[in-house]
Amino acid sequence: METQEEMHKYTLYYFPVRGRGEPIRLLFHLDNQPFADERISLEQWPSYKSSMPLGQIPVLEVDGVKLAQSPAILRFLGHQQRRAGANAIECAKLDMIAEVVQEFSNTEGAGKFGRVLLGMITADKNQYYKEHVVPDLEKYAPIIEKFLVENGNNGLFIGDRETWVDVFSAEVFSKFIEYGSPDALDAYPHIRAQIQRVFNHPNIKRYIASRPVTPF
Ligand SMILES: N[C@@H](CCC(=O)N[C@@H](CS)C(=O)NCC(=O)O)C(=O)O
Repeated sequence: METQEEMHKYTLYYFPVRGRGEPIRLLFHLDNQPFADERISLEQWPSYKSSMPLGQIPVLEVDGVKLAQSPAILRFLGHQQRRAGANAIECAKLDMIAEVVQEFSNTEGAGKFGRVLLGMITADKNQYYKEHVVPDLEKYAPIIEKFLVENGNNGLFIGDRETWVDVFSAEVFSKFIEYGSPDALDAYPHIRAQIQRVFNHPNIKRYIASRPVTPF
């Protein structure tokens, strides 16, 4: 993807889960962009923590520079891989949508569903989904659906090529169909189309087929 003079060495540090790291992994794989996928176990984490800019992961190390905050990492790679907007206004619109996806990821209900599934929060999965995830989905999914409708019927936020925000959104929302309820997004056909589009991309399919076990 990158030309010779801008070839970078990338290392992604994250836990061996999908969480906030998987959109970054997917974006690399979308363009067959080589990177080291460093999966840090909970036991190893304390020895890494103080070396990370914000004491948290995901962190992307680019030629020795460590970047934190998953949307900032995704945006950077979006530009590197020509998967950003075509001009400043398109980039700003994508940023706006990415902020919505990130806000959804940070909610008290849907944002913590992963911790319920991973056993870090003790709760009945189905009850938690109905009582705490569905209300957040009902708040945020219509906003995402509206942005997709505005761009037509191709399952993309802007233009006719997948951007970093399409990958981000598809990964975040797809997990509620996979782990919450198969009908989670039936009311949002354009989000479903976006998920289909991203996950049917041959490079993404190839990665998922060989992906190590990576829970929520
Ligand atoms: N806003 C950050 C949040 C990062 C974050 O919450 N990371 C968690 C895992 S998903 C973490 O590093 N937890 C371990 C710790 O805080 O020690 C992002 O989107 O990257």
